[in-house]
Amino acid sequence: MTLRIGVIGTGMIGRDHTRRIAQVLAGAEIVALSDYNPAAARAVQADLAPDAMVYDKGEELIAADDVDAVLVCSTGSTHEAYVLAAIAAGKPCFCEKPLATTAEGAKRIVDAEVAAGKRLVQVGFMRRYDAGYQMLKKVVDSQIGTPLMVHAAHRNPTVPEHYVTPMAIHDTLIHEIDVFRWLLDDDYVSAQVVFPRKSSHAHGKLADPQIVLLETAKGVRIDVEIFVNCRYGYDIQCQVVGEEGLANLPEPMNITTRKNAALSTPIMTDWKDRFVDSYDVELADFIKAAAQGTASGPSSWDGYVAAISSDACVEAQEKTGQIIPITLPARPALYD
Ligand SMILES: NC(=O)C1=CN([C@@H]2O[C@H](COP(=O)(O)OP(=O)(O)OC[C@H]3O[C@@H](n4cnc5c(N)ncnc54)[C@H](O)[C@@H]3O)[C@@H](O)[C@H]2O)C=CC1
Ligand SMILES: O=C1[C@@H](O)[C@H](O)[C@@H](O)[C@H](O)[C@H]1O
Repeated sequence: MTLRIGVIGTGMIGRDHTRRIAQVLAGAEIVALSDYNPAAARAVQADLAPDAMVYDKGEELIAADDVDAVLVCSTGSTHEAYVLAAIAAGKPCFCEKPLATTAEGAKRIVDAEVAAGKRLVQVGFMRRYDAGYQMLKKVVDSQIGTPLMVHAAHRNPTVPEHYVTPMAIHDTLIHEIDVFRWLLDDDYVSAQVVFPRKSSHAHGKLADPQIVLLETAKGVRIDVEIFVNCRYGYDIQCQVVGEEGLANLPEPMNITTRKNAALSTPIMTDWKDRFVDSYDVELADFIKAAAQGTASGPSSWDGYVAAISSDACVEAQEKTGQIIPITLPARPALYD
């Protein structure tokens, strides 16, 4: 069976996911596209999916008889309504992060999925599918003893003018928030944010860099530097310190040169290149589960917990230096 997929939101990542389904992955085809800006959908149709139908409204795409599964890749604030519509239609849905822009919105999705009685949603937390993080998890689970601390960094070379201080959490740190829960099999109990000296490259409405301190239920302390004007590259660092040793996230594979009395390895500059393989693997996982009428991988519950934890981090930004508690509700059995 070839899974017939409709994509809502054909901007940067919607276009890229359409390309991987149309040109890279097996088992699925793009049959429908929709974007708030119809020209964006038509451009993707022309470039990547000439047989796809273009819909003016995402809701019409979700309801279409020939759409088996949906990819929600539109602006974050629009995700909740589309995911709820996909659940109501009983169609598997891959939703880019964030699942919803509020914890209440994410909870509505969890409640709807629980009422539907089966997993239908996968959230686009692609780092869980990254080969480096997968290797790191194996080592953390088996070789370095009980994890005690994590030191991490999420650095982007630069960000646009509309990227303001809370986006460092909702847009950027959210990847660490999810991947460390998975890596440590743990949840957060508190967050604190402190601001070092501001970079002269950060614009007026952005405090950059930031340091987020998270504490987990098992007592692990995590520090994450978020520095989105670091200039030199896109750099994701993670070191887990355990009782018996420590483990580092591997650097992405790249050519090392020895030239002019220098030893050098290029550093990537774009997150799309850094995680290109993990996007492929996460969507392959979606296609496999959706073909069975369900979903696997990062769940609505993970998206909900990420939203609760993000909200606490934003509050911690606003109350710099204060420790903000994070309390999670009981997890429904659907997500065990
Ligand atoms: N997993 C990851 O690493 C990444 C995830 N993302 C997430 O993907 C989502 C999209 O991001 P980008 O592609 O970078 O943004 P973008 O701005 O390039 O594209 C968003 C598209 O959504 C469309 N849109 C806006 N409102 C809509 C509506 N109501 N219905 C249908 N379409 C609508 C816009 O016209 C635009 O074409 C965001 O939630 C973002 O956080 C983005 C980049 C990386
Ligand atoms: O999701 C992403 C972007 O939206 C975000 O702006 C970047 O900071 C992240 O590194 C990237 O993975």
